Amino acid sequence: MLRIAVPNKGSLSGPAADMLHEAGYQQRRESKELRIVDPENEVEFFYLRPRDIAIYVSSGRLDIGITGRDLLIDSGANAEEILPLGFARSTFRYATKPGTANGVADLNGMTVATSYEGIVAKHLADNGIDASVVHLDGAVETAIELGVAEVIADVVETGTSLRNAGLEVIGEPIMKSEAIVVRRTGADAEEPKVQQFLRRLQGVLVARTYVMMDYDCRVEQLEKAVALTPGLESPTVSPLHNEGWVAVRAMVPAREAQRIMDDLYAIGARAILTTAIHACRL
Ligand SMILES: Nc1ncnc2c1ncn2[C@@H]1O[C@H](COP(=O)(O)OP(=O)(O)OP(=O)(O)O)[C@@H](O)[C@H]1O
Ligand SMILES: O=P(O)(O)OC[C@H]1O[C@H](OP(=O)(O)OP(=O)(O)O)[C@H](O)[C@@H]1O
Ligand SMILES: [Mg+2]
Repeated sequence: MLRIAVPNKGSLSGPAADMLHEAGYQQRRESKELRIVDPENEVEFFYLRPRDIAIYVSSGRLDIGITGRDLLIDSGANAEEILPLGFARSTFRYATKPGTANGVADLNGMTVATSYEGIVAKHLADNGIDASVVHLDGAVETAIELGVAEVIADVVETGTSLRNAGLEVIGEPIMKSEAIVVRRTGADAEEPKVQQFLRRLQGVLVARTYVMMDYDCRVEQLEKAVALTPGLESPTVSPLHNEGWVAVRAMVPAREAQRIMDDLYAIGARAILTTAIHACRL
């Protein structure tokens, strides 16, 4: 049975459960459940604090986990990223009251409040900055107002929390994060159960980002048309009953679908349809 760690709370937990559900796995029915078994898929899910997941996985007791890249790096755990999942995207940045500092180089002698001490201490050291780091559990934006620090380092998505606290980012992002799948560093990459789990999640990612496009076009336009819709491997081309016409079918990125439909129409393609992909294995 594959043992998988899943976030039990916070920004990662809802989207992670949605993705696992879309991949065909049973998920818990109520948020107090700490562990469920999905016997049909031979998987056991453990609902753990996102911050602890890399540590459990590095211990070898759990095979894989879903966590944030920033949390993995902050933990310093002996675990590695094996698949980015495209949700909970954020940056990790320094912020201060306007006029306090312009970049990392100005942080010498200051105090930085953060929930991600591991990332911040390393970043300061790598930049040769001598600053102290104070650990707070959350809501770090308030730390400056309350005099605990001059600078914060925190997760920034829309920037709303910073704006509400009257803060502005300084310097370049320390890192970019998103939800990821992790496993113990050096664990057997070919383990069939792990590979099957990853293929299912990849199928969800593809189904979320691609649509199926079908259209008819004249044989003379086929080369131009397939250049617009090259598909993942190669488009399927079938003859139509009307001579001189073919039907084409290919996967296209969902966010480009409307532009591709316009371009296909312009070169004479007709009956252009897109349909959602619900699941796939590439
Ligand atoms: N607003 C956000 N947008 C995108 N990702 C976020 C956001 N806030 C936190 N994250 C990501 O969620 C993960 C942190 O999860 P965690 O549950 O510890 O904190 P949280 O989502 O802030 O929840 P809580 O504040 O309830 O502890 C990190 O990978 C972080 O990058
Ligand atoms: O840029 P934004 O879109 O505002 O998102 C970033 C904020 O979201 C998270 O906070 P959360 O609400 O989880 O509270 P926390 O600080 O207590 O973790 C994060 O810690 C930032 O504060
Ligand atoms: Mg938070």
